[in-house]
Amino acid sequence: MSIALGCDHGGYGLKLEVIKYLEAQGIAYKDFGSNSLDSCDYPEYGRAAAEAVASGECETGIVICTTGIGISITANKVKGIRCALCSDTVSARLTKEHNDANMLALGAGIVGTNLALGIVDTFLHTEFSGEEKHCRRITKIAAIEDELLN
Ligand SMILES: O=C(CO)[C@H](O)[C@H](O)COP(=O)(O)O
Repeated sequence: MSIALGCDHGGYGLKLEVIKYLEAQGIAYKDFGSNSLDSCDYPEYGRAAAEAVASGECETGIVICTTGIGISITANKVKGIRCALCSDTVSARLTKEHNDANMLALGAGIVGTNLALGIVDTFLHTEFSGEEKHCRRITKIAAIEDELLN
């Protein structure tokens, strides 16, 4: 498993904690920046991480900004991306089981480090249920992308 990481200045500190967690778990990652606390624009980094997931270069992605909102909106603009903004572990589990989310967004100003790492751990260790109804709904999301976005 290889994880695409992306953040802005607001998510940089939490990204370092996520990297520590991934390294402790022996999980590979590719960091698409940003790499400092200097003010920057989250769409650049959210897009880079999302494109790595959409292309298959990385299996999944974790993106972080202050609220998690802007970078999740950005990631979800990339075709094939289902990026879930989670602030609790129940949502992290259910978005894998039901939505087969392929990216997780976190708000560094919303969740503390321990909760954020619990969300990451849950997200990475939960599988899609594969239930027919969930497959059908995900297929409908893809059909909307095909029909409306180009
Ligand atoms: O959460 C975010 C987007 O949803 C950004 O991290 C936030 O807007 C950055 O703001 P500022 O430039 O004032 O630090």
